[in-house]
Amino acid sequence: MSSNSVAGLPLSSIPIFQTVASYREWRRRAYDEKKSVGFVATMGALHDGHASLVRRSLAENDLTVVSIFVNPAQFAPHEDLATYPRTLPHDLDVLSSLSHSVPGSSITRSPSALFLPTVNEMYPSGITQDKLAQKGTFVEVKGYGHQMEGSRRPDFFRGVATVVTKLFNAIEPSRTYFGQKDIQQALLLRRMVRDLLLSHPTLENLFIVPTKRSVVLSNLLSRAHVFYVCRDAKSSLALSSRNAYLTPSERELAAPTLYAALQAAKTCWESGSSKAEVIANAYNLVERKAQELSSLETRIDMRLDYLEMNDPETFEVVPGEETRSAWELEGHNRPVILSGAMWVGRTRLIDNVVLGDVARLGIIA
Ligand SMILES: Nc1ncnc2c1ncn2[C@@H]1O[C@H](COP(=O)(O)OP(=O)(O)OP(=O)(O)O)[C@@H](O)[C@H]1O
Ligand SMILES: CC(C)(CO)[C@@H](O)C(=O)[O-]
Ligand code: BAL
Repeated sequence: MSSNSVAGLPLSSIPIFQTVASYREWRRRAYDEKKSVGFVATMGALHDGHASLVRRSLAENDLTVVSIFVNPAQFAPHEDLATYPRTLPHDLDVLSSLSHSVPGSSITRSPSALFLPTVNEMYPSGITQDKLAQKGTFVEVKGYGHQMEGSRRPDFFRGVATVVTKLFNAIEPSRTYFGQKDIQQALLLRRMVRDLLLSHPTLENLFIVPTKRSVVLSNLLSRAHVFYVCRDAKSSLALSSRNAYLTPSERELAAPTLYAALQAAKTCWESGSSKAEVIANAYNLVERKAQELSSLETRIDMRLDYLEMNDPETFEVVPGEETRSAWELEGHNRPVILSGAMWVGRTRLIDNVVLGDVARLGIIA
């Protein structure tokens, strides 16, 4: 493929489209050639989690489009829009390193196009982070945006639903891939696709891909903590663009605590504890670790933002007295989601585990 030389952008072997109009010409040819188009929406600063979505798309579609757009509408005025990592040359390297050999053929697929719109292109009516001053069209999935992440980021899902609707309208994907790390986002977008009767993608063509993690080898928990929270807890950190904000010691000593707390909570739930006990134990684990870290010479500040158990269908909080066996006896034919967010210094990390059969949420490795 010839190199792309768009003014002001790094040279790239992958075609880059900055306008919807130029992308649509490319999309029209894909329609003419009856080629399926897989789509992965990102905010850039690509890592192996993003790569896992792209690999899945390469395996399942003739063509794969990735978007990079840091969406102002999903950041609150006090959040990190200005400092969000923007690493286009690195992102192009990551994308050009990805390929998929189609079994039984000589075809090798690699990402086909990068959609890299400007803010004006995505928000023709303009966009400000001050919600009261915003003008134009916004998409809200009412009743599903105020729990879990929405309890801490009240306008976040309005911003996500709005930009993803625009991206779906522009890209017209045959299939699309979102990460389980942002589980509420993926489930909410499924609901949006259904409610808005979208055809690109259809509901069954929005896929949720398991979270990629890096294993951290530090000895996270002392024995006493492990006993308190029911069992050993594996330490591992979900890959995330925002991990770039962490210092090496925050990354090694503090950040894996969130997943360890989720894993410990999972064990409590599976061994019959009530939801209230499960959550209290998880908070306790984080609190003890936080005390340990705050007494280090190079003090690390760490605290849970929230950790909660929710119904994946209604998103409502699971009642405190609920247990796993009661949940099943009540005839819920679905798992529960245990999700949380944790501050490590100035960095906010999120993660989740599904308690029960993940396949029932359509999450397949
Ligand atoms: N570790 C991961 N494994 C699999 N998918 C992931 C992972 N991290 C992010 N994704 C998915 O990649 C897509 C783009 O996410 P995004 O660009 O916001 O990256 P991010 O790492 O989640 O960034 P942030 O640090 O801002 O949360 C989303 O569908 C998201 O769920
Ligand atoms: C889906 C998304 C690209 C919308 O900006 C973003 O929320 C993300 O990267 O998860
Ligand atoms: N992956 C979530 C993007 C955000 O936090 O804005």
